[in-house]
Amino acid sequence: MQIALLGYGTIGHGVVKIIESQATKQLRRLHVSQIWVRPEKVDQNPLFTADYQEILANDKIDTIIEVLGGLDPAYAMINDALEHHKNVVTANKAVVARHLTEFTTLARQNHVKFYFESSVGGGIPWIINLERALRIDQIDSIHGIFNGTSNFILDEMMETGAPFDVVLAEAQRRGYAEADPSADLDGDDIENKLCISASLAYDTEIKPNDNLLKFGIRNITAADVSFFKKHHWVVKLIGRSFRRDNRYNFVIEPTLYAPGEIEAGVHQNYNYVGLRGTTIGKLSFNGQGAGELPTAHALIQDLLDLELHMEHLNRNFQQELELDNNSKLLDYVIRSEQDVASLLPDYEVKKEEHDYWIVKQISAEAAHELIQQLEQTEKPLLAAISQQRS
Ligand SMILES: NC(=O)C1=CN([C@@H]2O[C@H](COP(=O)(O)OP(=O)(O)OC[C@H]3O[C@@H](n4cnc5c(N)ncnc54)[C@H](OP(=O)(O)O)[C@@H]3O)[C@@H](O)[C@H]2O)C=CC1
Ligand SMILES: N[C@@H](CC=O)C(=O)O
Repeated sequence: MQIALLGYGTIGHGVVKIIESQATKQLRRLHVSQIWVRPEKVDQNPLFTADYQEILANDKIDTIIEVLGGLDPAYAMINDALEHHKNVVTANKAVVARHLTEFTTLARQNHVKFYFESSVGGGIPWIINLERALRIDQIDSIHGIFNGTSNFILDEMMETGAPFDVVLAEAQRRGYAEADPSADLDGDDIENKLCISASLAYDTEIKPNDNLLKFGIRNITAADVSFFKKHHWVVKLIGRSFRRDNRYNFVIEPTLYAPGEIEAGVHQNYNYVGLRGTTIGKLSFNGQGAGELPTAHALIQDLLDLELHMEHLNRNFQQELELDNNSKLLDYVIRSEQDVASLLPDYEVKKEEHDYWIVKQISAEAAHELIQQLEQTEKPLLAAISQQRS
């Protein structure tokens, strides 16, 4: 298989390293023919080119790997590749989450494949197993730790007490973080991954949008971490969605676990992602959710599926579902300088030490609405308390 690579950053390097290692007979079937880079870098390597038309016109290249990140120029380049009858493999969840239906349709029309295993869960074989489960089951729930950078930050803060900025810089140095790490900190990266997963699971089109509830880790302070530790909680940034009939919920928020719960034991850049299916029940996966080689590994698995003509599941994304973040109730910890009890007169609210409040049995929608209100004057915190514990 002759491949062209778009982008030669962390993941691009990982792909080339693994392919060049020629470590297995399967890897020896893959050849990187050209790498698309910025014009000023073209002289650095004989494989480099800044001419995409040359790649598209090269009939020997049957597959394009897109690891540029972002929407522009990735969106247009993926479109062009599919229209030129080339398979596309990408790790770019931002572009997949927004254009999954379009790329899938275009690939089908042009008799090529569009694969994106590495876009969710880094090295974890998540998409392929989600698709395998869907060959038999209806999947009604997706849940997990979908972001390596935020897990690394929270884990280091909990384990070593290191300050947020120092740990973020280390995550960036290790190649876990996005080019703009806000996506990791504010939950946008998880939103992309949960949109992709839920769209596949429910055979519907869920794109990132303002109605999906999202609260990241930016406001978590060392004092919050001490408070959680005192209460024997471990904090994780969780993405979760479940479907009942034609309704689904979709929430991204810090969540508190007791030390014995599986999520609490997920350390460093690891992800833990799971589903619930009609016959398989609960099924989950644990592995490195970010980083050069694990992500490149997942991406190369897609290449080998292409090379070995292993078909992935075809979805039409035509189910019509309604978003409903009101039906499931959880207990939440809220940190605010304001009198939360008086702001939530219809709920049982208990004041803990300092500015911490426990709100009992509130929906994600109502909890996030309160946080948005509080955010106008302070940097509050919201964390759900895992149901297993409450
Ligand atoms: N890092 C990780 O752990 C994971 C990353 N991903 C995804 O993989 C993709 C790549 O990530 P990663 O390798 O970490 O990102 P990097 O920022 O390390 O690499 C991106 C590369 O693309 C190049 N690039 C971007 N825009 C252009 C452009 N307009 N023209 C030419 N070159 C361009 C960059 O060049 P330059 O440096 O000159 O801007 C850089 O070399 C992203 O979509 C990311 O979300 C998915 C899973 C895990
Ligand atoms: N920035 C992302 C990279 C992988 O998807 C993360 O930290 O999970």
